[in-house]
Parts: sequence; C-alpha cells; structure tokens
Amino acid sequence: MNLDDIRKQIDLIDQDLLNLLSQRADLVHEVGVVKKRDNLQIYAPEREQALLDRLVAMNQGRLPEKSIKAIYREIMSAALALEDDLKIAYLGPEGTWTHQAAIKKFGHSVGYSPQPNFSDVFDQVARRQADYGVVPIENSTEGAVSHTLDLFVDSTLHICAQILLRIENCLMASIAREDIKTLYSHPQVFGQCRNWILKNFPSADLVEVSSTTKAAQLAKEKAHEGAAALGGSLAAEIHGLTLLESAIQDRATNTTRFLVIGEKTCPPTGKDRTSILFAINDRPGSLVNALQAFEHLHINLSKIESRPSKRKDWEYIFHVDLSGHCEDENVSKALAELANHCSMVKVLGSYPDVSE
Ligand SMILES: O=C(O)C(=O)C[C@]1(C(=O)O)C=C[C@@H](O)C=C1
Repeated sequence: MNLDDIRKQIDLIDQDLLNLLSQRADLVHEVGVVKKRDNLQIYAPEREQALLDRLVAMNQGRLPEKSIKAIYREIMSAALALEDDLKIAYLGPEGTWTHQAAIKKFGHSVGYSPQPNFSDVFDQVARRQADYGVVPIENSTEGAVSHTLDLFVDSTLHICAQILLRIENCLMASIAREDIKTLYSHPQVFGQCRNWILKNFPSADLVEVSSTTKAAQLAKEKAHEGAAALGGSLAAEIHGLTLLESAIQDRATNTTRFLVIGEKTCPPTGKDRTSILFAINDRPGSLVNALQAFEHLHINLSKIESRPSKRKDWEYIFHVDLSGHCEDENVSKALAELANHCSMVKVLGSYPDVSE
C-alpha cells in the first residue's frame, strides 16, 4: 500500500473516532447533570482508576500501556471540563513541579489557578474558589514537605487522590557554567541535589526561593551577577534559559508524591491508601499502644512523620499512611482502637494507591 492509501484509511478511522468521542461527550454531559442534581463530586478518581485498569487489561493491540493512559487522561480531562467549569489550584507560578503534577492528573482541558504558597492552595479550595488543590507531600530523597503536613491539622479538606511524579532537576542559566556564582532554587530541590552541588559548585551562594519557576526568572534577571537556577526543564523553557546539565538530582529515581485535596474523599477501589493524623496522650507507652491497633488488625503502615503540635512545646502530631480504605472493616476497627489511646484522631482521606 502507498502512503496516500494508508492516510486515507487513517482519515476514515479518525472520523469514526471523533464520532465516538462526540457520543461519549453526550453521555458525559448527562453524567454531569446527574452529579449536579445529586450533589456528587465531579472528579471521580475511583471511576477513572477502574476505567484505566479495565482498558489496560483488555488491550490486545500495539499501543503501550503508557500511551493508553495518556490518551485517556486527556479524554477524561475533556469530560471533566464538559461536566463543570472545573478549576484546580496549585503552587505556582506556571511551570512548577506541582503544576506538572496537576496536569498529569487532570489533563489540559480543565482550568488551573496558580497560587503563591501552599496555604493559599488550601484556602482557595476551602472557600470554593477552586474545586480541587494539588500540593506536594513528600519526596523520595528529601522526605516530608512539612508545611503541607501542618496545613492539614486545621483544615476541613480531604485527600481524594495521589500523584507520583519523577523529578528530574537541571542546571539552567543564560550565562556560561564557569561564570556562575549564585544558585537559585526551592529548598526541596537543593536537598535533592545536595551531593551534586557540593561536587560541582562548592563555593556558590545558594539562595532559596518560593518555586523553581521563580528561581528560573531570577536566573534570567540576575544573569549579570552570575545567577543560575536548579529546577525542571519546563521552568527553563518558560524563561528562555539554556539547560547546562540535566538529571543532577542525587538519586536517579527521585520522585515526589503529590496529593489532590477537595471537599470529599474517594470511595473504595480495592487498592487504597489512607492518611490519618493523631495526637497521643502524654503517658509512657502511648505511641506504642496506639500503633499496636494496626498490628492487631494486620494493617500495613507505610509512613510515619511527627510534627510539633504548635500548641504546647514538645507535644507532637503524628501523620501516618496505611494500606486500606477507612470504610474497610479492619481499618475502621483499627481507627476506633487507635482513638482509645489518642487525644485526637483525624482521617484525612482514603484514595487509590497508584504507583505512578
Ligand atoms: O463517570 C464519571 O463519573 C464521569 O464523570 C466520567 C469520567 C469519564 O470521562 O469517564 C470523567 C471524569 C471523572 O473523573 C470520571 C470519569
């Protein structure tokens, strides 16, 4: 077959695909009407997960899993935009890793609202100026994002999904490498690239700023002072900087886990993760006793962080992630047992335990 003949066949298939997508859009519109009538959440992570799992399992063609997921991410993004004028708040400005995580989850058809800091992301969702928010919670090299953990303590919002994003940091500048005197970046990124900085720029000044996009902007504006930035390649693209070195993070697999926050949590999917926080009574053995609730019910704990309560010196709040959904029988029993040892227990949410 010659090229023209093959392209004619592709055109016919695209016509069919578009017709099918339009039929899907009509049904999605109906879903939106029902959800609004019944006051249900527009974004349904449990349904998205089930749909993706089913498509990947039934795929017998040439398309790799990654491509099927990327295509359907955008189909469902278009669906979300058709159902409602969805707005997602994230730590801006445009081009930050949080922005990229948000796009990975919600696609390109929904609206985005960059915020200057984490508390404003929480605030926008709480005041219904945004439908959902995206915030980083931990990095595989640098650990917890403590500011996010602290914001959950007084918030009424819930976690409804998680996003895992591989973070590849770069050195970017509009000057030559040998002229660099100052490095700008977000503190988390400095932490992720600590060994590389010590080896390559042991005497450079390190200046912490609120985001990697801001760092790129400053590298541009202060180029004459020897400024460069560390961050993602999108930040370099936005501010027209040259990538002088890529993949400078100390661990190749460097990954950040982000959370989607909204008014409600997510229904069970069969493979879920639950995030809780609690404060224990100040007595010997309290923490051990509290955690034994999970051992008794064979529940795996994947993470524990402690943060100062900020109410009383040397009093702590513990943040724990566990396998299972808060509606699962063993998890709800463990949470009830936990409450006997604590002055406060709060379930932040249960959500699909995706590994990408
Ligand atoms: O099934 C739903 O609840 C929908 O809103 C439809 C749909 C889809 O495109 O399939 C879109 C958005 C939701 O997050 C999940 C699925």
